[in-house]
Amino acid sequence: MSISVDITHDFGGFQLRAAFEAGEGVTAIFGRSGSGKTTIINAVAGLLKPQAGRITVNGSPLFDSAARIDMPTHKRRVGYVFQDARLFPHLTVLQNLRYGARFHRRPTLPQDDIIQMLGLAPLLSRHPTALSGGEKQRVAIGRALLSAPDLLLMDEPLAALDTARKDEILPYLERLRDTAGLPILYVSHAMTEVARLANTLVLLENGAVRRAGPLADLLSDPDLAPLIGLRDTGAVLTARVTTHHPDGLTELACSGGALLLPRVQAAPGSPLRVRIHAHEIMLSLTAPTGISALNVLPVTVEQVRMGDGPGAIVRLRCGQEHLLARVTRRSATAMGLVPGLPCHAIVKSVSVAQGDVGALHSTA
Ligand SMILES: Nc1ncnc2c1ncn2[C@@H]1O[C@H](COP(=O)(O)OP(=O)(O)OP(=O)(O)O)[C@@H](O)[C@H]1O
Repeated sequence: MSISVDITHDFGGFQLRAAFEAGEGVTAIFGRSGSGKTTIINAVAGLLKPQAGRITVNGSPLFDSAARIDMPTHKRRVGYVFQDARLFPHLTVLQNLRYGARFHRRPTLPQDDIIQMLGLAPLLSRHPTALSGGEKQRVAIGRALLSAPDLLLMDEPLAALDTARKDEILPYLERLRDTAGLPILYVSHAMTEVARLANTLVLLENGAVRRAGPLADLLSDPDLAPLIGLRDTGAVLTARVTTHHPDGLTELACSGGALLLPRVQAAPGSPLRVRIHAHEIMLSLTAPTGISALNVLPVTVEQVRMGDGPGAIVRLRCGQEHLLARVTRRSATAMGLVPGLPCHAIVKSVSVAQGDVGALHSTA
């Protein structure tokens, strides 16, 4: 399954020029407020008719201005999950789920699998008033999946939830991403969610796609740091759990070395994705001793981006992957950081929060 979007639309003062491709898994559309994220997914859903362009799913057009094709919303096999769950209050969870299936042929996934994947079994006889915000969103996702969509659109589905509820629902979204075999267009301006969930990232700026590509590539590009936001800048590593130590630390193996993090709730052998903020990495030219930080990874400088202010972003090769470090220009100059220079990246265990560690599921 894949989706291709290439559209233009003018709203008086705002111009959208968006082109990107998305395969299975999560394609996150990320950008500041007003950058055009919702306009794109409304165009895919058929809620907005772009002035020109083409939107195809597996090569079949939902919209093609040149061929005068504009498939009505109800005929597009698209599931839409909004910021608020929009459940029917007079129906139970099971009835809400069945409503999703009412017009459609067999869902892509059987109802029981969807109930199990989203942990809905204990909720089926309840009404929406007896559900938490996170539970309601899980039901809304289940209802959308039962409509047998070719793709799923999610517009800030966690934005109305507090941090505890977000943490509760993210593992379900990870499982959906890895096992449902659907393209999911996921609108968000929260980089923590995007770094956890996305396979592909579309970075929007003022209605234009600034870059689109694999998440790890874009998050490790220093040139995109200003657009992502300096506090949110940081790369992701893939890792595997090796050992749970008795002192509460979990050891992970990355291609660049071992990482010790506060206890990660995943069995040995589990593959994970770990986001490390650029401002949490310290660089040293020599292997440091006598420091409290537990993680010292051998890295090689690949790129140094001097900012306009006092800061610099350094791209580092770490095994087969990349890290970003945010240092001062003064340090970058004093250390002589240039491409090719070997050094050490120092990462405090406690600087990686639980929400920065996500699961990867096998589809086998
Ligand atoms: N129906 C409309 N008429 C006129 N302008 C519109 C309309 N819908 C959206 N816009 C404008 O288009 C721009 C993009 O809006 P859009 O909702 O797609 O942004 P967004 O990235 O989803 O923002 P947010 O994160 O705040 O939801 C904004 O400047 C908005 O004011």
